[in-house]
Amino acid sequence: MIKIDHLSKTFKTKNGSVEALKDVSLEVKKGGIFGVIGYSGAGKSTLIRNVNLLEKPTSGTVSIDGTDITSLSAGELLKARRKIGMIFQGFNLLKTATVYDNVAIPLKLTGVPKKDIKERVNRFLSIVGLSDKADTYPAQLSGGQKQRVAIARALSHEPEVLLSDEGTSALDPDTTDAILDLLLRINKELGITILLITHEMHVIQRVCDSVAVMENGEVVEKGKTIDVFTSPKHGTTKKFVNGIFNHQLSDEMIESLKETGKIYSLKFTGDSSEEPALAIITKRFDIFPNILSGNITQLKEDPFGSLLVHFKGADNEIKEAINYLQEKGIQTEEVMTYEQSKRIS
Ligand SMILES: Nc1ncnc2c1ncn2[C@@H]1O[C@H](COP(=O)(O)OP(=O)(O)OP(=O)(O)O)[C@@H](O)[C@H]1O
Repeated sequence: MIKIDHLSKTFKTKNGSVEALKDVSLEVKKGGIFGVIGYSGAGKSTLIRNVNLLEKPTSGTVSIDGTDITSLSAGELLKARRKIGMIFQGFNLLKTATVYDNVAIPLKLTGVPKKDIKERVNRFLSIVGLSDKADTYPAQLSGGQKQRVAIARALSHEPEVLLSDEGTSALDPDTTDAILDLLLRINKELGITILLITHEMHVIQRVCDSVAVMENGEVVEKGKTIDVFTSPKHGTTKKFVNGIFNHQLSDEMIESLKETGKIYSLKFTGDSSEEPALAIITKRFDIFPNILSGNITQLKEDPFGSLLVHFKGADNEIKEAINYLQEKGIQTEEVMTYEQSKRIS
């Protein structure tokens, strides 16, 4: 539905050129929620600004529903842009206009008939839960409410795609979750495809089906969220995932535990998280598992758990127990050093 193909963007500055995007290719499925995560300066904002052509790519194409929007004339592009709604970190509301007018004015400007404007504004303010705030001014609203107005404004053009440029970054954690739940509902009920950029793993974890990790203008890893979370390959991805699970053990502790057994990181997803696997291996094998640290969380709808476990027992018994866990779909990795325990997620 959104196809980003070999997209590059180079800025010419006084001090030379900056390659903000280097050959980025991504595909966002129709009806999906795709997240792009990266640290500051990775190129996320440049990517999203090039997707809706607020900036012109240096090379590469962006197609929406099969139409290459990078090759459209100015007039055609104006029309195509209506398929794309956008929300921003700073909300970008008109301060001197009421909530109603913030949604209505862009509709007037794009020539929507008067009789339709009222219906659309009321419909979308109701969807975002702000019908009672129609006559209020932005200054009288909380951050979360401001973003709801911005979402209603973006939806009022009945777009097929919603782009979010750090849409929850200015909000506190509870408000972030409420806005993310609203995005999930919009995606499900209106079938709108969402491409969002964020620097927060929590956002990816809560709503995205797929994720791409960016660094220095490049996509360094991409895939289904569950796959990227359970088997992160690139160092940057590991750092992001590790932020969710913190399993640090000191070198002394590791050395002392190694004297009586082995330490393993175990990762459970989907069905494998529902089996009492540790209880079963305790009965079947002559070992004593001791959970050193653990965390179970949710990846959109899938449970995802990560445990650090010390297995006390003879090497061959531990080996067989680990084989059993692997057969049950649990990912295992032996932890030998403090550095490794830090990296393991
Ligand atoms: N208009 C511009 N002119 C020159 N360089 C730019 C311009 N916009 C972005 N850059 C550079 O491109 C690189 C990527 O910036 P970008 O804002 O896309 O990153 P980001 O991942 O969105 O970071 P942040 O999370 O801090 O917003 C940076 O090195 C930035 O300095």
